[in-house]
Amino acid sequence: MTGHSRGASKPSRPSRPHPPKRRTGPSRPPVEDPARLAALETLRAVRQRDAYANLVLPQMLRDRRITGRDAALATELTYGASRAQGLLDAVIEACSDRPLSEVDGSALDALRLGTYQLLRTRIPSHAAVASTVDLVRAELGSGVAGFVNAVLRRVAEQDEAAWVDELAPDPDTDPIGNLAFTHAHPRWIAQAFAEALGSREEPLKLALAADDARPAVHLVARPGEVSADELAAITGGDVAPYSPYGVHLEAGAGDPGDLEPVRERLANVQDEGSQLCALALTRASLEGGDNGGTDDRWLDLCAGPGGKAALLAALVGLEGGELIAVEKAPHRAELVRKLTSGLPVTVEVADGLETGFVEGAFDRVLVDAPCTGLGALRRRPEARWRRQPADVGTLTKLQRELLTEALRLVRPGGVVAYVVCSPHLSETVGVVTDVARRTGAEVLDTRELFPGVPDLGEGPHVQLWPHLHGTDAMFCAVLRRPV
Ligand SMILES: C[S@@+](CC[C@H](N)C(=O)[O-])C[C@H]1O[C@@H](n2cnc3c(N)ncnc32)[C@H](O)[C@@H]1O
Repeated sequence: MTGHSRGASKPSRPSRPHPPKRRTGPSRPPVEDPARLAALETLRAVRQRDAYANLVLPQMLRDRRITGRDAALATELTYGASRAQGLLDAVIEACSDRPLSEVDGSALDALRLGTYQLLRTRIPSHAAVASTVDLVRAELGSGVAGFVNAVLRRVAEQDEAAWVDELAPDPDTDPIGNLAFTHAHPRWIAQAFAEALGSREEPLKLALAADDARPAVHLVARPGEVSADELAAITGGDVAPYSPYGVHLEAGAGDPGDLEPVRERLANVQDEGSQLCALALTRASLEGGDNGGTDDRWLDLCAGPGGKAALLAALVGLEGGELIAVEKAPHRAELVRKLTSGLPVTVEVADGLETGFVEGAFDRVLVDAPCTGLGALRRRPEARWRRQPADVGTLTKLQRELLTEALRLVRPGGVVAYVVCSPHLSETVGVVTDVARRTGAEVLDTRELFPGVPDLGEGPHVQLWPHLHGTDAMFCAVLRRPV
């Protein structure tokens, strides 16, 4: 982590794990509250250098040996404040004597941390205010601490419901804006969810609420190595409802990377929805073709960091086949190599649009395309406030090109699964409909490839949802190249 001190005269924080020397005066580092300090510094890294909270915080906790209840508190405060940022900012602005744009960035981080504790945790108000003000005083001095204290005291005058009542758009004239505010989502994202859900209010409310909650960790057992039952027994989790390889752990159950089966590569962390989409590709029936009806060469065209590649490779390996995993970004290709070690995989660093593979070389192709990630916002705390509507257009162009190329690389009678972690209609139905029309590919009834999964709508595509399936909002369409 970079240093956090703004004033040149302030001493730097002693590095852990050595016990800090006691100091007095306003610049005494608040090391007696390591959880909140870690949360504050992570929020700062997210704001200042576009860092990812779920990468920065676990590393910081490890480096500082913060464990147990402190680690759980730091995680809850960091991820919670990141998710709820828009709602928190509206309340902070209502309680401040100046617009947010004029509030010092570090003070704003602290205000978000304090406001989150006041509105969305059971931490007593006086403790939420005092602990935040102590951190600010130690880092930024008494002047800023006074301002933060005054704002937080005003925030504490009402609970979350009362603030929402006061500040949210009128539900009669702007129901989507009201729900977006209430569940801390940018309006354009709530609008995209509403369109994907058929513009009905109740499902939208449920979807936004589920997206705003702390998600369970999902594991996938490596086929051929360990069963879901065994993995559940080892980890203390529950067998997943739909994926034959899935296990659910309780939300906030610590760092899953520390679990022995994950360290020993018997299991990976993977949302159950991702498992189901990868499995859908393997379940579609193939038709004969130039390759004489083979089924042993599979391609993952956008493989990094490798979750689906690992599952596909384990499955094709059981049948004696192999997976080619293509990834454009070298560092992400390296992650694929690590995650698939010991499996029949060849990793190629290449642009999926220019792989050099001959037409029709593969039996099954996965296009897990780069997307807005609007379907996994619950797992990426700050993402909802970072994404912009303009991202959609750039991505859909690339998505169409990658799906078109996948349909060229698959053999006649072979299948392509188009998957995105987004319910945005432009990235989902829009892309598939357009490419199917231009290429003549057949869109299969993908619901049949999700056996036992309820609430899959009218098809032929599959859209999963956190509030219906407990998964990320993954989209999957399986297409077959005509013979
Ligand atoms: C949604 S992620 C894939 C997730 C992966 N399938 C998994 O399950 O772990 C999309 C990936 O596509 C990669 N990518 C982006 N543009 C690409 C391109 N033109 N060709 C190949 N890969 C690309 C990104 O770097 C990113 O790693």
